[in-house]
Amino acid sequence: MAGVAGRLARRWCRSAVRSPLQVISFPSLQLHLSGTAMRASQEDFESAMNQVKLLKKDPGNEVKLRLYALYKQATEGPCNMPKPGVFDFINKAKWDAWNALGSLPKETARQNYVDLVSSLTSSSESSTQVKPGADRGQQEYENLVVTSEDGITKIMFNRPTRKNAISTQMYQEIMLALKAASKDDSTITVVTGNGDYYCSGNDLANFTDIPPGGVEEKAKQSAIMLRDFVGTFIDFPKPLVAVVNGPAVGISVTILGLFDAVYASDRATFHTPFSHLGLSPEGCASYTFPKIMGPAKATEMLIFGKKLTAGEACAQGLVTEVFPDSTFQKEVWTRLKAYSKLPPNSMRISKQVIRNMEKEKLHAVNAEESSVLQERWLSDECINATMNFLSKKAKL
Ligand SMILES: CCCCCCCCCCC/C=C/C(=O)SCCNC(=O)CCNC(=O)[C@H](O)C(C)(C)COP(=O)(O)OP(=O)(O)OC[C@H]1O[C@@H](n2cnc3c(N)ncnc32)[C@H](O)[C@@H]1OP(=O)(O)O
Repeated sequence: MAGVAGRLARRWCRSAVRSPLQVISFPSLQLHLSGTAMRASQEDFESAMNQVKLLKKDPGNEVKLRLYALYKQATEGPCNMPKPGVFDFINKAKWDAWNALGSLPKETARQNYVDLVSSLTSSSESSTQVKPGADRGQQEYENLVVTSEDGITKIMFNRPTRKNAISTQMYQEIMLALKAASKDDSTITVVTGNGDYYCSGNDLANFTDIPPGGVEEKAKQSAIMLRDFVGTFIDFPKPLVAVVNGPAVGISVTILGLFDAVYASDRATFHTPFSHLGLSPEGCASYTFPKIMGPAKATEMLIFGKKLTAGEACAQGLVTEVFPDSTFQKEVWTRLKAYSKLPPNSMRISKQVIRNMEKEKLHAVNAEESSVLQERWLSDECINATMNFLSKKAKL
């Protein structure tokens, strides 16, 4: 076993050295470490528990449940309580929140607890311990442009020269931008892309950024990052709309099943070539796609990698409406501005009612898909497909 792992690690290292896209990016590594790999100490954790008591503003039930769940996971591990009865509302909600964390490691739960408290204290200005980036201004994202106007926060992928491929740093930035949007005073959040593409999915150069712990450690960290990333979409509390301005690939397609509306230009296409890449679905698509379009159509996309036109995606329920590219921006933004004037609490609550039926299931699917992918990333099928792309031998 060690021999196989060593061989794979050596192959990854060789490909990293050869690759024209090799990125050993220190800023991205730092961000990654501060987000997931760097562990909060017991002291950080205890200090965070004290800061919670000093919060000036009630963070609301959703956040309190998340804090409860992370605290239990960090101190006791996976949920070990019998499921309360359906009429025991409060304990059932607490149990659901804890149970949804699945087998999240204790250290990660501790880190997430500390991060969550840090974001709460920085937003209520009750602490000087502001986490770098947690309260970042609009211009500070390297790979996103985030603007807020007319009650709409727009998060725009901004790596047009790489077709808006999502680098490790960009995953972190998207999570931060969504967390900020969930707390700002906008009523609707929109995700879109800059340039001719909506997004070309995971940046395949992410595979070359191997940390000292080796490829297995990288796969483990990436699975945690992926689960957190998708979890942010599952938990997003406001109406979330995708404005798909051009072709969409991979994870940018799968997470569409977690949006509340998807508007597409007739230039957009929808492509999840997981088998071609030796991968398997993520973003809860293994659950949402069969539900949205029926199992047979989902199989064509998720297993056979069939690329859909915008019209086909609309006919199958993945897209809400398609617009001619020439009038796309004008028509969509006019409509969104009208929607943004609807009562925000009502929209939030309606979303909560719809989403809460599914949340537990979605988190469980997300955990399972991420753990399957952790293995897939180490497979020969995936390694060969990625190396072929990076060495310019293959494209989709
Ligand atoms: C050890 C474990 C590590 C795991 C880390 C993973 C972390 C989470 C993973 C979550 C799971 C996600 C899965 C997916 O999203 S699968 C889909 C992945 N995407 C692709 O395979 C797309 C690859 N790109 C292409 O096939 C083509 O570029 C494309 C069809 C999109 C466009 O072709 P076109 O000819 O129009 O344009 P170019 O190819 O010339 O593109 C311009 C430049 O942009 C670069 N590019 C584009 N897409 C990507 C990408 N996804 N990753 C990296 N780079 C990309 C392309 O190489 C060009 O670069 P150059 O100008 O330098 O040639």
